[in-house]
Amino acid sequence: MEKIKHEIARTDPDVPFRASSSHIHHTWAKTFQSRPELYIRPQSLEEVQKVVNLARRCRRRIVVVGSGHSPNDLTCTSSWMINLDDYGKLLHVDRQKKTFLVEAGMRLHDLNHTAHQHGLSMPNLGSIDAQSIAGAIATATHGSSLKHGIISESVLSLRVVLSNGHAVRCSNDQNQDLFKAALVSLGALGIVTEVEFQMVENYKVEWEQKLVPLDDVLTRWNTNLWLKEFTRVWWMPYMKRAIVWSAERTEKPVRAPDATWYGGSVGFHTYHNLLWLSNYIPWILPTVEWFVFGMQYGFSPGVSATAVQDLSDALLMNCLYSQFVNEWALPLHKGPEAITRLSAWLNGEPGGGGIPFSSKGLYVHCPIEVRVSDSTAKGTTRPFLDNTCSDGPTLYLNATLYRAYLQDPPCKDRYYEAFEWLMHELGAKPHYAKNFSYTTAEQMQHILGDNLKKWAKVRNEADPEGMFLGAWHRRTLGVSLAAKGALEEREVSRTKAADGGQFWVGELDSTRSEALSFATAAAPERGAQVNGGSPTPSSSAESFDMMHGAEAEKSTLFDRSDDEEVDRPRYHGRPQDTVTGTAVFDKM
Ligand SMILES: Cc1cc2nc3c(=O)[nH]c(=O)nc-3n(C[C@H](O)[C@H](O)[C@H](O)COP(=O)(O)OP(=O)(O)OC[C@H]3O[C@@H](n4cnc5c(N)ncnc54)[C@H](O)[C@@H]3O)c2cc1C
Ligand SMILES: O=C1O[C@H](CO)C(O)=C1O
Repeated sequence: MEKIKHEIARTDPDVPFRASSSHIHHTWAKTFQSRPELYIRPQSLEEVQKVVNLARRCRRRIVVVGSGHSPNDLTCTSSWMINLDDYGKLLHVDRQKKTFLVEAGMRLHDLNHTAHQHGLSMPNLGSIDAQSIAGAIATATHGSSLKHGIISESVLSLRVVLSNGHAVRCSNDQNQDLFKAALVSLGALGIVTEVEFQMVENYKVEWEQKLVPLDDVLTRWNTNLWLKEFTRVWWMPYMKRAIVWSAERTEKPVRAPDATWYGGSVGFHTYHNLLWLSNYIPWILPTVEWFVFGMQYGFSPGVSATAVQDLSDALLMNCLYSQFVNEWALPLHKGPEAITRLSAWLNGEPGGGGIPFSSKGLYVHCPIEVRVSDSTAKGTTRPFLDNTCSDGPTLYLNATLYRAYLQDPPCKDRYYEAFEWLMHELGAKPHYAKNFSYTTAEQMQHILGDNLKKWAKVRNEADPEGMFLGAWHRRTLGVSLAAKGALEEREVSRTKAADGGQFWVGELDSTRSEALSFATAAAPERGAQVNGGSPTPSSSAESFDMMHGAEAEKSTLFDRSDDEEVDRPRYHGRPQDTVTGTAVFDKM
């Protein structure tokens, strides 16, 4: 810590360094926790650059965290964690071109809310709008529509702070390779600080949800199932039924949806308790599926709900409890085969869908999400790590498993091993943010092919020391990354956290001899508060709540009133880069 304080003292005191050492990070689903040495919340580009320059001098890895909605260990670190929640303002609107330039910490909810004030909207969304814009694009987040690809397809340009501290703009016309690498970056390229996004005129959709036999989904698969602008399917594996939710543009007046069963407190808690019970008596799950989804969507086939809403409200869904999600993208035309085989396996039918694992005594949760996208529809720039099909529409299959009261369900390992086996067999690619774990780096290299090499080349040039690399990247993408840089973080241990998730500890070669506080920090005690709470630092972790620079005298770090705003330049229109690019990217 002394070295860090020493380095900070050498920096420009007019640029604050807002850091705390008492933060415990956990994913939204509480699947993973980690204790960053420093948790830093910058409020300006200069502050972001200061963090990067300090990390380089102090030999630290940096992880950027958005809203922590990725349920795997992608955002875990024992080194420095930076969060842009205080760097999320609207910078510029071009009403004619319908474009928004925003700071990258802006949440999708705020982006849509602000856009509505200008009569605009994001063109597409996934099931939630809690993500930061930079986090959503970093993992190839998607919705469900054959008229749209992944969320990144609407990104027109980005500004990225690289490991040398330079802020570089990239787009299809400027530093194109950097742009293609940054569009789905997995946080491993640098810190995305600004996003220019193509919006559309805000519009309403009329939606309906219909309970149908699974056979109906399979029969209509290649004809009219996906015709409406937005369609998603929630498959109930034991009932062999599905809910088909579909939405189309309308001029009709807003008509709010009726309340739903598990949207209310009785249904919500009943379902939660039934899921918890099924951890001990798994064979009740088919009955739970019948009962819960009957209460939610009706027991007999037919339309169970309709409404007219703004697009950005209509697409959201209630994701209920802590959960594991394992989602894969495969060619749309393989859908009927995938669903038929998985259905046969889950229901213990003869041949088991040709999946070479036993499903005896195994019961899983509902629904399995069935969604689509088409990144070829608009002909926009494809990120190197775009996991959707390059020659036609994509199907996503998402095997959700709830963690009732934060307890892992007993079926997880066998289910996910079999599911991932089938996904590999069908040529699928994983959703990077999710909980896939039976897939090796060699398989990933095969799956992603040359595009992974192209991405890795740009990444390795932009960050030769591995300032933005962690164990998830090495484990998942392996040797395609350069030889291990001094700042790359490796995993040291995972232990059971107080709330049932995993407490992740990492270490850097560059700091081994420093005997850092974070390397030995213990998992928080049961009951310790996380995320905004004040956990007691472990005895080995020196407390470090500091604000360097203009606000050094203030004792409360994140509790600032408006009149304490840092005096920094306000952007009007498109700002100029503080430092315009590095030679390597300007030449590309
Ligand atoms: C309830 C729920 C529903 C979901 N629904 C969907 C869905 O419908 N469709 C779908 O595709 N996914 C879905 N997801 C997954 C979610 O969209 C992704 O995990 C997304 O990446 C989360 O965004 P975030 O802001 O929380 O980012 P985080 O999870 O915090 O971070 C994700 C990645 O982005 C990087 N990152 C974040 N900010 C920056 C930055 N400024 N610069 C560089 N890198 C950055 C991080 O380092 C990390 O690698 C869902 C997740 C949950 C929990
Ligand atoms: O990751 C995801 O979680 C929800 C399901 O609960 C969803 O749609 C995802 O995608």
